[in-house]
Amino acid sequence: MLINGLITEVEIIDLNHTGQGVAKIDNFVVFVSGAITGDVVEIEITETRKNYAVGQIINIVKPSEFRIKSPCEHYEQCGGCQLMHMDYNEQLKYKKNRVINELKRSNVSFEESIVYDTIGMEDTYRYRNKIAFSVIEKNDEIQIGPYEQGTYNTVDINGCMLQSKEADDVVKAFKNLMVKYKIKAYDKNLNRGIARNIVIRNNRKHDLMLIIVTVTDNFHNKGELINELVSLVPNIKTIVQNVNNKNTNLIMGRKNITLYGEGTIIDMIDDLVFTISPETFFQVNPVQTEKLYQTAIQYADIGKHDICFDIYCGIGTISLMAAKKAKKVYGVEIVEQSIINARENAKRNNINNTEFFAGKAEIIVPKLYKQNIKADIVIVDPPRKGCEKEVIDTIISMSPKKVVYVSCNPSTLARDIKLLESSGYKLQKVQPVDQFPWTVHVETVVCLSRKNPDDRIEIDLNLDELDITASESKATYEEIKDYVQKNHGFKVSSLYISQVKRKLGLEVGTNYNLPKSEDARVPQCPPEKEKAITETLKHFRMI
Ligand SMILES: C[S@@+](CC[C@H](N)C(=O)[O-])C[C@H]1O[C@@H](n2cnc3c(N)ncnc32)[C@H](O)[C@@H]1O
Repeated sequence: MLINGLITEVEIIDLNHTGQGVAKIDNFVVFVSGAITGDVVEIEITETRKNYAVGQIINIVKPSEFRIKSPCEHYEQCGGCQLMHMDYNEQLKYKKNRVINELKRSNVSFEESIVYDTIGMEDTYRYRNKIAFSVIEKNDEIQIGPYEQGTYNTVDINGCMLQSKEADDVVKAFKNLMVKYKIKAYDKNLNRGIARNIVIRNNRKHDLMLIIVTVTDNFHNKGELINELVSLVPNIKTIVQNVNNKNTNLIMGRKNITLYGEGTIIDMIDDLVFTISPETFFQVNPVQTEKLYQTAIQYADIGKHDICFDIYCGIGTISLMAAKKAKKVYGVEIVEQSIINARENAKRNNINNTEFFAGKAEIIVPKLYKQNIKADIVIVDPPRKGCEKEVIDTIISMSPKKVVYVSCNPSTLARDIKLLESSGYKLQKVQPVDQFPWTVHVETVVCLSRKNPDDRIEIDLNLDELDITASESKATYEEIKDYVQKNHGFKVSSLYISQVKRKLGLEVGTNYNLPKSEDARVPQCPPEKEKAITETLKHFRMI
């Protein structure tokens, strides 16, 4: 057993999914932040648990051949990037291996040769078209930036190498004008102040949308602030004030007030034009998005008689690309504004074989199926938690010839592929795409085909046990359970997770794990497990 304070030398043999180096001391796993495969490092053990320990680097004895010097002055502190000390080609290999490992962990049957090399970027900086920063006041100074690694402290940055130069300009100008016009940053503890966050979006033409998230509707010098911002950064085409007066970790509230311009910006993917609103999802790396979507459309292999479903369709990006080839495309999405944009986008692009539905996919898709609307080809692009079981079950019942799955989380992707595989689908191709250079994140497109066209499996849908976890949630129940098991050495149930989430004010389905009868006795999460779950939710930045 290792003890805290022990100083020892280790060789890093692997990199885990959060980007920590993995070493072994007498077969006991040690995680080392800031180390990469091939490094030999002197470490101090700072934390010991039942199944693993954590070590902190004291000295790099022999650097890995893939170690590079990070070009970002904020890298050590900032939580945005995790791999800026690693050669880019190695990152691409790491991402491919992550996908392979997750497929293996879920027992999916596949040959490694069907997993292609990660599609990388040529120009790996300034690729993001959206950033969200917190605004705080510290020692009488306004600070704006991302969160520090593993905490909710703000890193006051001069610029971010992943965002556009114009976005850097907006951050500087906004900070100076907050000082000039005495606009206070919101202090959560004292419940005082105005500005909470800023969100900046840009399109490929470098037009900017600035979203200022405030606690109240009104604040002094609003007009002066807007006029000066626009003259200092002429690329700003629209400014929206978003009001969020809730005690929540979600950045944006529900109310938007357009202060300047149209309240939307326009961007293009391929030859299609899209309207983007403050709250709508749009992939953050436009260069790679084209490659991602082109792969998805190529895998779908849509014919002119095919009915297509685009589930989790956002503003209809994939739907419109599919509609150019299909007989008809049905898009389903939970954010109502996105569906309004999707319908407008179809019109704007003269596409008239699409139909969009606003609502939860787990409700809408089974409903469509009950109305005898079935897909020949299904494309899904869910959030990190993957597809709800009702969606997978309905896809299986519909029995489309192909399912194309676009995913930002290899772990839930592998889980859902296994479900499809168990019901008659075969994994054909897997293409990782690097949407997020310098971070551990990876996007993947996979193609599954129905093994036997005559296989149809009827499944009863159970809709009353839905866990309608917020779409912004970053980890699934399975991921939370896995993390607790690995890091705390015990199991926790979905019931306990939902109790803790509810206690912390996170959204869980209204009927998820509630007792069926009023006087039912429900076991309560013990304090030790509550602590572990809370720590895990923090790890996944859900609180
Ligand atoms: C990864 S994004 C993909 C969007 C779109 N395909 C694109 O590439 O722009 C996932 C989308 O799923 C939506 N979403 C989350 N939970 C949902 C649910 N339960 N039902 C339907 N849509 C959901 C989100 O609002 C988001 O637009």
